[in-house]
Amino acid sequence: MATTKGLEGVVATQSSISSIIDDQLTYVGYTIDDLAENSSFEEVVYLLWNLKLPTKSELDKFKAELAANLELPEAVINHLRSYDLSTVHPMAALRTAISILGLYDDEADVMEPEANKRKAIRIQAKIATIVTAFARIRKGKDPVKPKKELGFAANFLYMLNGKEAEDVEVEAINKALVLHADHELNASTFTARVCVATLSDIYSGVTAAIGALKGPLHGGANERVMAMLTEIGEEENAIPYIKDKMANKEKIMGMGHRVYKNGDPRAKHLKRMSRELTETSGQSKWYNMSIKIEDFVKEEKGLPANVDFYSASVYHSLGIDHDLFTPIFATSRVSGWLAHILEQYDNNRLIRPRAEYVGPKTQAYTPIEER
Ligand SMILES: CC(=O)SCCNC(=O)CCNC(=O)[C@H](O)C(C)(C)COP(=O)(O)OP(=O)(O)OC[C@H]1O[C@@H](n2cnc3c(N)ncnc32)[C@H](O)[C@@H]1OP(=O)(O)O
Ligand SMILES: O=C([O-])CC(=O)C(=O)O
Repeated sequence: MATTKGLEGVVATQSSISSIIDDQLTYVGYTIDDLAENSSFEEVVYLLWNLKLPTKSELDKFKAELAANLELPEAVINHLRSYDLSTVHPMAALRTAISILGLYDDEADVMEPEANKRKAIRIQAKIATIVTAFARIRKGKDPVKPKKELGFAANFLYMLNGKEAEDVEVEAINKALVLHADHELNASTFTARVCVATLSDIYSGVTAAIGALKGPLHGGANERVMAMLTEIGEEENAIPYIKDKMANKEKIMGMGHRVYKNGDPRAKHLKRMSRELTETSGQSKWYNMSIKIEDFVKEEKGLPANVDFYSASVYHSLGIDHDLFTPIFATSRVSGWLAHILEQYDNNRLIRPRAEYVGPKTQAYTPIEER
């Protein structure tokens, strides 16, 4: 049996949701560049779930449905209040809270396609409220009730900060959400598909996916990029710091990608946003430091910046806590997970690959007292 470490290059499913061909990312055939420049996040979620762009009235209805589902059951908020807030990482809180949310959904185990679509809307909406409610509760503040008239990105910032955000901030978060929404068969999406291919429920699929996204080799990298930049501190320390890391064979967070070898098409958008937002907030050093690192790692190792690299300085310049970076990724990527979960249910077969056994050959069993 031939094996491929990390399943590199293995085509494990067919999908109509997103594609990466020649370093170009498309959602249902629309380029990420067009979507990032023109779309609202809600429009992209509709596209991923329905495989077509919405008309104006379809989008208005969909936005209203999402807005109407933002509020959390009181029991879930009480659970968030019960964690040890000094130690719990928001991704762990989110993973647990989504699982708990399933306990309060009467349709959690109803497998009909229409019920699954209703659950998808509820999960997509409520994930934003879980992330922002947790962020406030741990600072001793009360969660903020969403405003139905605000769009998804604006509501996210409103629920996080307790006041309506400036247009430029809403546009930045909207664009970041669009850019992170789906990415073919990345590790968390694959996890979601494997989970629901057993015909387990949608909440289990999303909970499993959050667990996979949390890791530093995947979505957890964005928080670690900011930790690295903070440790570097000043622009002139950037290259010596990176040289040191490389000499110790340590990974540079936010660099490299399993599929993109010439550049991640999302990174240029985040790079531009990072330049603009760090400049207007008087924090250009984070951008300047980032470009130095990107150029150096590209030159020395041929590795491009990935989506997590510049998103770090973007979120930082918006004043967002560093450990909320990955939960924001999850707030967007849940749209992709849900699209893939619905697609998996629609044409399901159990996902069960094989392992090549490389352990000891058949051994004679020795009774415990003789070992
Ligand atoms: C949303 C996302 O998930 S995007 C990815 C986010 N993750 C990160 O930014 C973490 C840093 N990057 C990495 O760890 C990797 O590039 C991954 C996990 C993204 C891809 O991993 P793989 O495809 O398995 O590549 P792999 O780890 O085998 O790397 C190939 C070679 O490049 C090196 N390399 C890859 N990424 C990096 C990096 N960030 N820093 C230094 N060296 C690296 C490896 O050490 C390896 O070198 P070698 O052949 O001399 O041993
Ligand atoms: O596709 C991957 O392996 C990782 C990634 O960039 C993503 O999930 O957005």
